[in-house]
Amino acid sequence: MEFLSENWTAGVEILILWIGLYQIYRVFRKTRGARILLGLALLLMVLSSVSLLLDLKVIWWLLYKVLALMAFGLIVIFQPELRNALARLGSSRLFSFSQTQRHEFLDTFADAVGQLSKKRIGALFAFERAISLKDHLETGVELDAVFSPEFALTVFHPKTALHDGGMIIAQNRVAGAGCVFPVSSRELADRSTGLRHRAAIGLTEETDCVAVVVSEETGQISICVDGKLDRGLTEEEFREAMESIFLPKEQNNDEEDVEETLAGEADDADRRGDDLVPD
Ligand SMILES: Nc1ncnc2c1ncn2[C@@H]1O[C@H](COP(=O)(O)OP(=O)(O)OP(=O)(O)O)[C@@H](O)[C@H]1O
Repeated sequence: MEFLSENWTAGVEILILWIGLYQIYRVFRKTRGARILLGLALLLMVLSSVSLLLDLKVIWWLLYKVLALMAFGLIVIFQPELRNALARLGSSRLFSFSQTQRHEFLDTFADAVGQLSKKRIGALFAFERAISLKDHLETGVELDAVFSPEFALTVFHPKTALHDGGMIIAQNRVAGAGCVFPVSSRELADRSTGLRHRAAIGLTEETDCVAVVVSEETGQISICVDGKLDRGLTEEEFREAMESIFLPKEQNNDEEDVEETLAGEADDADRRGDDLVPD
């Protein structure tokens, strides 16, 4: 009991450190730098154990000095991941549109993807969310167009100048086309995964965007989020997956609740025979 009362702060410290380290591990485990971090940690552990065991003072002193420099090195190595994590922290809503507008847009988009898939026209889309895709926009042609199935079919038609590369969609509008996305160099279970799909994986590994791919070869529809590619979706599955990403359930319920409350108030007002907003 006495031991506990004297050392409970140490327990709290261990718990905080453990949670912190686990969160860092979660953020970085799937990233390009994860292996570098693991390698560095192992090297440090081995070197410090050897220098402690054999009492190698110079090595120990050098390790101590190098650690400070390494902190800066890690910031450089993990710069993209840190940028993403910070952007996610500060992110708010992915679209600043009403539920109905989002619904309409997703409907039109699913329609376009269905047509591209049936016609076997290869396509790659990236939906911008909290992290800006401006850098990637600069690799293609900037546009500011209303999205429609006809527009998508025209852009991705193999004979057009913009068909090569990806289309960026931001705020329900087409922000650009013919954009080159970073290709993932990760080892994939399916070795036949081509460049279009790898570009979707690469971009979603680096940013929080949602990528959609239509395969030219098979007409397969895929969605990619956080570097995870979900392949071979039917049109219906695709529609549902997009809705679950962009129209989350709680949000639906929240807005439904608000609508119900307003409808209830309107009914009460009707019954009372007066207006909600008086003249
Ligand atoms: N880095 C990239 N960024 C954007 N688009 C790319 C990129 N690399 C390739 N593409 C697009 O992918 C097309 C080639 O796709 P490829 O056949 O290698 O991929 P795939 O994943 O097998 O797709 P598909 O099933 O449609 O053939 C290119 O013509 C180009 O339009």
